[in-house]
Amino acid sequence: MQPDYFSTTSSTTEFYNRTGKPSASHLWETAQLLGFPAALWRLPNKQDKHLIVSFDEVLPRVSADLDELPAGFLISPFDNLASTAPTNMSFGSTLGNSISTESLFLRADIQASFSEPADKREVAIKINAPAGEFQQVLREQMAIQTPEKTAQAVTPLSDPDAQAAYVRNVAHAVEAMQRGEFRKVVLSRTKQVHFTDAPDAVALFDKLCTAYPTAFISAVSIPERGQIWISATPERLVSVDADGIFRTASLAGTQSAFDADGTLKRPAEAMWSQKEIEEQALVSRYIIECFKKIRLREYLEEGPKTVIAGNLMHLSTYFTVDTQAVRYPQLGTVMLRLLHPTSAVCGMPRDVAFNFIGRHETHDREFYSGFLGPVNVNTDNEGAESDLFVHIRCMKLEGNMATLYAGAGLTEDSVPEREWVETEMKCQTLLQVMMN
Ligand SMILES: C=C(O[C@@H]1C=C(C(=O)O)C=C[C@H]1O)C(=O)O
Repeated sequence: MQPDYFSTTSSTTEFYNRTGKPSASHLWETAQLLGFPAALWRLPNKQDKHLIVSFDEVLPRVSADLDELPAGFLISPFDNLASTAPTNMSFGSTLGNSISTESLFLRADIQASFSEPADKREVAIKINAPAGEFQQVLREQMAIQTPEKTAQAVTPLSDPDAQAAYVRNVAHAVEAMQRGEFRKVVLSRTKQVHFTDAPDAVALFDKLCTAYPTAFISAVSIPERGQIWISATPERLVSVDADGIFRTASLAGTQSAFDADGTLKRPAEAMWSQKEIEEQALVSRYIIECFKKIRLREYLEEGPKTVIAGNLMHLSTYFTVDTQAVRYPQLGTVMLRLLHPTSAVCGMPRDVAFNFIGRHETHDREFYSGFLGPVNVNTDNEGAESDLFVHIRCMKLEGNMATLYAGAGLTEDSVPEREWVETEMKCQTLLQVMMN
């Protein structure tokens, strides 16, 4: 069968005849060996896993335009404004109506889908560019017996000053909010983890898929930066499905999903403080303000509801728009530009919070709290869809080291030590799975 996009240079059958049925690991490892970027993902509440390999060793920087981009995988940094922005600003530039051109795009030169369960796995592959070299290396990879991996030690590195520095930053933010400078800001921190050997990204991805069925799970390899980003995010930013249904959600407020005795709480029984209810309402208000800017009134709003996100619970409100009924086919792209960065990862008002983050955080967020996901990808032959998620509960792998990122939404009522504990819990989402 011919893929319905791009020119096809080789069919799936031809590919199999030459290589056999590869696994996700075979394709991923081949991409790694050749220095090709790759993205692996699994959508929330879905079984199938998907992989894209791009033959662009240096990825194109694009504008996140869902109406223009071909099939592929987009990954955008938190600060995604064009680097032509004035250079005398300490942290990017002011946010506004400027068009971002800093998202990295992995074109779907090879696209594979792996249906689950693993013992009855079907593999579907589309090849959209000349893949001779890739197939050659893939064949070699498939002929190699991969040795059993020995269990390896995963050690979080202690940073004795980290807590005090974070608490101090939060206290500054709270003072600024009490002075009325802004209403909400999300301050983040990092945590370093050391592995005895470079970890197996595909094995970790598989473990996360099993542990967190409702999350968007991804692993993205960016060879030009020597990085692999892995995440299990609960937060949808923008989706547009094959029927033109647009979806976004506001997510905020955090508590452990477990009681003190370790039993899983029932979402319906979760108690939320005034501070958390207001914090999440600010994110919903922010989304509604974006709809107002484009004079869109026909949206469906459901929530807030308590949702489970791995070891945590959050409050979430869901927004849906039928873009065909409202005759707004570009809504996904327009909302993406208006929404990012939402007050779930930045703050309110957005520009003031963004600049506060730039002045107070000592690390570069890079792709943490940006967004990522498949764009215009047809995974189940029902038509192309785009699913972009906020890049949280994520880590950056560089050789034997991982950097975990976590942030907490602050308001004038925040207690600095509690916000530190919240970031620790957020780091546990990935750490727990890595250490088991
Ligand atoms: C910023 C993060 O998470 C966001 C902040 C939340 C909060 O402040 O309660 C909750 C969910 C996310 O929207 C993160 O996980 O790093």
